[in-house]
Amino acid sequence: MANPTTITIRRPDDWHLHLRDGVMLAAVLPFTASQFSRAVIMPNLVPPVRRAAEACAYRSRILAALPHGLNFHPLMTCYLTDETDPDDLIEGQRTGAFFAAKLYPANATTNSQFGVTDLERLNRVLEAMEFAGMPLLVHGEVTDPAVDIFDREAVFIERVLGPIRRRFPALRITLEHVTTADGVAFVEEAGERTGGSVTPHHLTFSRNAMFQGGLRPHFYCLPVAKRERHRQALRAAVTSGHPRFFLGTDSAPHLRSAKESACGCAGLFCAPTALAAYAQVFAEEGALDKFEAFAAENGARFYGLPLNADRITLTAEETDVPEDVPVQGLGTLHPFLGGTRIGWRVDGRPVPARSDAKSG
Ligand SMILES: NC(=O)N[C@@H](CC(=O)O)C(=O)O
Ligand SMILES: [Zn+2]
Ligand SMILES: [Zn+2]
Repeated sequence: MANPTTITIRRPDDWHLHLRDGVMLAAVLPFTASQFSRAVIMPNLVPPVRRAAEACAYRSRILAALPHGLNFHPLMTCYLTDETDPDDLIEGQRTGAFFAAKLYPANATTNSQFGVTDLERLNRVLEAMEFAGMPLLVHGEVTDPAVDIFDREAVFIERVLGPIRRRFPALRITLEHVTTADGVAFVEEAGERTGGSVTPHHLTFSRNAMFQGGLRPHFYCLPVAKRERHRQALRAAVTSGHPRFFLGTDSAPHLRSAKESACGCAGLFCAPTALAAYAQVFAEEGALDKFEAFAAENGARFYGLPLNADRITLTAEETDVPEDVPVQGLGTLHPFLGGTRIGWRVDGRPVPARSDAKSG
């Protein structure tokens, strides 16, 4: 049967998103808020979001930057460090300041220098989270310089995540931005309390894209894209209908100037095109019937949250993606697939101008 040209699904949620702060937040938020209902907001600001009060203040800044009339719900996270106080953390979850806690191994990725240096020191925190039913979100890479960068996810699973999984069997754990067949197998085999989010970019290109005719910083993110067989494993996992894989864009904006540099930042700004790119993957795999579950149901069910009631429509139609998105006074962002045509158009909610919102 031919793929339908229009699909209408429940409004999706983004289970892994970087919004940053200040003018960058204002520039990127409308792209997510016009398409998604909820998003899990990453805490890797500088300085990071570590205390419940900081999460509440950051959430207020997000809501203040939200174009008037867009109904969008940020779910805040706590950046775990060697010093995280289990009582503040659990109290933050109880009061709704925190949705989940995020584990960055120290120096594994952008702004992870405050991350956890010794997992043994986290035992009390993980024990408290397990007891309270607070999810643990994981950037799954070892930082051991002796480990090849393309093996860091697989080695993390073996050395760190597997042991955490066994030690805290009731803890809800999400392996975020899964990039390998090893990650897919781990999520599949680790049981009901283990989920995995997958980005649009890791489904769309392999590591070759970073070196296509020259060095291409706009394809560089962490965990770094892997070889083609891993991309195929990710595509098979998300289009299989497996209930514990769900959408997490990992949209991670960095200014063009910071990416096009002798030491370019890791992260792709994919919020504008993520949903269209995911739809493209499901269409290519002949699995559009599995798209709604991946985008709008599996994550909510995994975290025990209600499903969104309203809907969004996507149409199979060639759509130009702009090269640049301006960030006032700072420069521009190059969105994922910017300057190309994508096969899907998303009818997001209209974004009113902020000035209109204020005067009206
Ligand atoms: N994915 C990335 O390459 N970068 C993210 C951090 C992260 O999610 O690891 C960022 O904050 O820029
Ligand atoms: Zn990460
Ligand atoms: Zn991220």
